[in-house]
Amino acid sequence: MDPPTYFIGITIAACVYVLYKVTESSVLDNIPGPSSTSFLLGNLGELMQNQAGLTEFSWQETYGDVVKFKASFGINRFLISDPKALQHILQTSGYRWVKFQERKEFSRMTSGRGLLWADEDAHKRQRKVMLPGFGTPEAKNFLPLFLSCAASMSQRWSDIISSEKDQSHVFNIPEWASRATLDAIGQAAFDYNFGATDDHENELGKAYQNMFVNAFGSPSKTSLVMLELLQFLPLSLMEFLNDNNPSRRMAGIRKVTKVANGIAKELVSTKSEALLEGKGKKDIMSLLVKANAGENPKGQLSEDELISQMRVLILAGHETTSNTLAWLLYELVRNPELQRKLRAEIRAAEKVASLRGESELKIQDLEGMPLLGATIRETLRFHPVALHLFRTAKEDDVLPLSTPITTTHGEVLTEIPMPKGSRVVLSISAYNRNKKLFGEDAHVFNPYRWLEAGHVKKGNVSLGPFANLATFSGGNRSCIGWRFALIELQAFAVELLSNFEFSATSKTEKIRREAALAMVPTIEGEVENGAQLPLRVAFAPKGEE
Ligand code: HEM
Repeated sequence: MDPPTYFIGITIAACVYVLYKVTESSVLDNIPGPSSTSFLLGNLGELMQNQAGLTEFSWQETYGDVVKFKASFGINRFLISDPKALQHILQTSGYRWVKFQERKEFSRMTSGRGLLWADEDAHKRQRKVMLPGFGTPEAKNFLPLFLSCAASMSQRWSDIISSEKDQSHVFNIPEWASRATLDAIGQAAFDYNFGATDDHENELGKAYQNMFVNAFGSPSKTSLVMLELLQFLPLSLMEFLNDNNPSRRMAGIRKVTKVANGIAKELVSTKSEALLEGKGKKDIMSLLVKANAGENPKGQLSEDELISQMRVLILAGHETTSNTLAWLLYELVRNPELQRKLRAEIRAAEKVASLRGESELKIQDLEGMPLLGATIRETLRFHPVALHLFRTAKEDDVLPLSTPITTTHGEVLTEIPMPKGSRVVLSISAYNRNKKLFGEDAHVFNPYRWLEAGHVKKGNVSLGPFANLATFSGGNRSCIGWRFALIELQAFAVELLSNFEFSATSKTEKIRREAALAMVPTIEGEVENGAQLPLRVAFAPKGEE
């Protein structure tokens, strides 16, 4: 078929599909939700262009935990935050709900055909080889490394602050946190020092800087419609178009890919050689290369897949943690009393360690800090950096519900029939604000909820791997780095709060929760400047109790 015939064929097929979907009537049409104001965009503008979470919180309040809304061309889509329905899609159904094809493309472009991209058998095979690097003992072993990465950043800050007249300085937190967590992932995952904290011209640090905001922040109406159109294209054509798309956003992603691929290739070959010489190390990539070598040939990852896993780890394990840390510090400048209490808790733990004759905190010290643990949980609940998961039903299915819904025709549904091809948006942020689980004050940042008996309910569903939150997803595609993230967050929080006091700047009230694949802080009216959270940092008062 020549290209014009091919395109005409696709257009006709897309029109027939849209017509079929729009005229098809079912009980799904009667699920409550907002009305659409645009045929081309449906409600996608409200959902994807607003500040992160705002639209879905208001829909959740008005319509409940399953909301019908319109995607482009009048097609129904569902926003789901009901615990049982989420558990069914993420855990019970196995691989029967798959990622949207056009969204999977984001993963291929940013990290290749690795774990975030792979499906079913390929995903199972890749995950099996990855898992040995991510157990509890492996994560705990990284504490000294994380403390030392945090200490490098705090040394740089101390030097800068000491040279200031008023002994304080305004730092753009996401920029520094992103570099420090890149160094942490580099050393923990690959035993490789990217040197991004010390060198702000570092190639990889610069390439990843602001990739999320530049490539995925504030999508225009046109790009939302284009993204919706992509679902009608055959995969090969979609990949071709993305690989050759001349837009600034896509060119930026290709630049990151080039730099990261070069470094990843070199690392995979160094690790493989070290393993052959019997000099394998304990970093995650060495464990991965070792686990791969021990697999039967059918289960093994190819060199390309190994390279992709490295990019997956940088992508999934770097900006997620750094932005969570930025949101934590943001909350602490808004709650100075909480900041003070946390510092007192850290000081008490440091005293205990020093009575033991140790200058550095151990895992048991971190485990003995209830307020720090609660504050990190609350930050993960309140500011989940991954906001949405997008899934399509591969076959007809029935979604069970925790809370029955009443249709616009007055029918009460305790489960919802979902035909093959149904597309749903799983709302991590709305689930994390569920009042039945987290209390009537779910929309308030309140770490103490985790310390008060009965404030957080267990519910009838166990969803994510941590604290029954959806933040790390759940089931067979849940985050494999969550233990790693928790220890890294604790290490950075302890080091930074022990040494510094954080306070607001004139920009703090203008901070936006920018939905850019990962939720990053930006400043109202300055979104084009990328991730920004300027906070004033001074030395922490000594001897505070
Ligand atoms: C606060 C920090 C983090 C958050 C909120 C987070 C959240 C998530 C979420 C929601 C997913 C599911 C994505 C999807 O299905 O499309 C995921 C997957 C993943 N995460 Fe994390 N993550 C964090 C830190 C990390 C770290 C530190 C690592 C690695 C060191 C990591 C590695 C991964 C990998 C490899 C996957 C893909 C798992 C799979 O598809 O089987 N993450 N993460």
